Amino acid sequence: MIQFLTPILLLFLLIVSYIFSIVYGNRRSGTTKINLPPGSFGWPFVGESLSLLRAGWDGVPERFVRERVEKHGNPLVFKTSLLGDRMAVLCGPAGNKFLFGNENKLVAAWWPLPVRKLFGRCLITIRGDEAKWMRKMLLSYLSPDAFASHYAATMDTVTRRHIQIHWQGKEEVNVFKTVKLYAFELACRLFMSLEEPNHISKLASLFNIFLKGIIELPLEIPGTRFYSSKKAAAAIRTELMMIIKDRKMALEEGKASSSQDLLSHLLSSSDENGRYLTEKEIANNILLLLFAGHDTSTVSITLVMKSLAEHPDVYDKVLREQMEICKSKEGGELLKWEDIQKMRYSWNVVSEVMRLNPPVTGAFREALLDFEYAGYTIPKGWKLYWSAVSTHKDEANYEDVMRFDPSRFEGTGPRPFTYVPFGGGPRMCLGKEFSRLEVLVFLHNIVTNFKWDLLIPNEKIEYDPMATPAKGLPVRLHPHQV
Ligand code: HEM
Repeated sequence: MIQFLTPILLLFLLIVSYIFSIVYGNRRSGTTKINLPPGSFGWPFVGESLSLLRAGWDGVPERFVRERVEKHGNPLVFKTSLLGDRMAVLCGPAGNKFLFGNENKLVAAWWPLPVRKLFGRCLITIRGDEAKWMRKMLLSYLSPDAFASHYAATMDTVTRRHIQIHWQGKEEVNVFKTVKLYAFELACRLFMSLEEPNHISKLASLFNIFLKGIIELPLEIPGTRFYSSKKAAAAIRTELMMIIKDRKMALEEGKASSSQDLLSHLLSSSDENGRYLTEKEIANNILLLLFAGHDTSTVSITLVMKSLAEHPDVYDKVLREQMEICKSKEGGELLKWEDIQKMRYSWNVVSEVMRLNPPVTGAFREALLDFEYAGYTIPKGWKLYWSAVSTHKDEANYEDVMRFDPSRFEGTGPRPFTYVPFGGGPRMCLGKEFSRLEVLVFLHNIVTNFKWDLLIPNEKIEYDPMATPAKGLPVRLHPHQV
């Protein structure tokens, strides 16, 4: 998420924060001397943000943390200045454990300004009991208990149709672009029962404009990307509000079922005190889930396909596991939740892909009060950062760290807090199980239909902001002969 911010936005934020830090910082330094972590706030205005961005663009996002740990000689924590904020980076499993374990006590979730402005009131922009309540409402649809019974079959249906239209009969495919279409269509279908292709593609176009503003200067001036993004977000919300109103009426008239999708579920469910989400909260949260859900899964599937092409022995083992599942089913029978549980080796492969290239490289928190960490003081209001990518790529946590080896996930798997692609604690990714299902259903369908070669061997992976092959991973397809 850090890499979302362009240099212009950084400059803007840094100027604002510099002025703020002069006013606020002087007030604090006039009182007592604080024992801050080692590190550097970098250049006036830009801090160390450009080093962080450059590491991502160069495809080595872990470099930012590694270099500073070596330079400042402390493997646990260092201070820096990023995105216009003074920040402490808490490194490795100890830092992850501390941040995940202290949510709502010492720290709370925090996202940069453009994110907060664009998403409005929804799960990621609220904290404390309110956030707990909203998470519970959303999880009652997104937890495995809720979707195990019917999601697998619906996902399988959508995936088969997608493969038939976008992959079969093609010699070459751009994996990232094509899978992105798939993930968006799947989310529209499962969250809101949208199936009409024109409606979905209208929303997808608005969504692409919306996404560009998340990485821009939050200036509401016509012509800027942020302005266009805010307008696109408003247009998406208008669409969503219409869909919500229609559905509300259909539910009242008994023409829709309360369990048909996320939307019906949110409209029909209240908490134990009879409190419902408002229509606006439902629209904002669906916007969030469409955003959080489709790019992350797209990245995972794309990188899994890259790894399988690079490791034919691993591809063969995945294919064998998936063919066993095919053999256990009647011709044409759709996947069930129990089939997903049998995909153990395939999930180890996905996990190893996410270890080496976590789709989300890390996330932020904010200090709710002054507290001590590793012998240093973290002042109230400072931002904190935990890094999945530098934890995953540290020799201290994984032997022969760069070797692709799915067997790391056999048995009890990696040590606690050394594998954190979905974060942890009360703010852990809400869509973990959903994405597991989505990635495995896709993997089942793609390997049982095709083998593929990479058209650009060793294609560079750039983090901007998520791990993406520079050219989108073009591949040549080889359908299995039946
Ligand atoms: C491979 C796929 C995915 C990865 C790697 C991923 C990763 C993450 C990470 C690292 C966080 C931040 C956790 C933290 O701050 O501690 C997060 C939060 C979140 N994710 Fe995911 N995610 C994925 C898929 C999804 C999907 C499919 C959905 C929705 C269906 C989703 C919904 C969310 C939401 C709503 C949050 C915010 C949770 C909160 O603040 O309480 N994610 N995700």
